[in-house]
Amino acid sequence: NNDSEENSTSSEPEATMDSEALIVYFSWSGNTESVANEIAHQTGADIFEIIPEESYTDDYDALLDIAQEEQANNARPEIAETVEDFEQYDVVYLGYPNWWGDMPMIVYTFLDDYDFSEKTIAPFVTSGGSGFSGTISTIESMEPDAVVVEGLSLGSSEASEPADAVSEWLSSMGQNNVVLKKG
Ligand SMILES: Cc1cc2nc3c(=O)[nH]c(=O)nc-3n(C[C@H](O)[C@H](O)[C@H](O)COP(=O)(O)O)c2cc1C
Repeated sequence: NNDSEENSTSSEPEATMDSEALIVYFSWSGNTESVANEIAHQTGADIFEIIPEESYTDDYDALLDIAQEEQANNARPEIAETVEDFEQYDVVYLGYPNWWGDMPMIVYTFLDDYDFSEKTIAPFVTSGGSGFSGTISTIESMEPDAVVVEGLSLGSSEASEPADAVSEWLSSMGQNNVVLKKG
């Protein structure tokens, strides 16, 4: 019995060959969440939802004003939970809706709170059509020691059936490629 599995003690566990990935997302009306769940489904990555300490209104029109005010004040709304062992992750899929041509300010809170150095950030956005707006450069300037790869932008109506777009994105990125870009 030459290829005995008992030999496995001499080899590295397979997990060290792969990068550890975390999906972090904020979603108010569920579109970004749908994309986040699809990424989780296709990658098996861990997932963390950014939930505000103080929940947002359910009223869309009121939210428009609140979001605008938060931006004007450069607010950092508090996040209810924290990610455990954030250091273990090499790749962070970061998802958010476009709010007034920017990220929701609570995503800034997350970027402020965690150390992204040496990590790869794979951004994804859902929007009414604006796409990423200027958010990629914002992430790059907030996290200068991270590598930000080509993101995935979906319209809010595409977000309910994101499987094909997500799989194309993931394969175009290429898991190995992403890891190689690290550091
Ligand atoms: C406060 C607010 C501001 C928005 N501003 C924009 C915008 O500037 N451009 C755009 O294309 N869509 C805008 N939208 C639409 C959202 O980006 C879109 O509906 C998104 O898919 C919502 O994601 P969610 O369901 O994950 O919250 C805005 C929505 C809200 C609530």
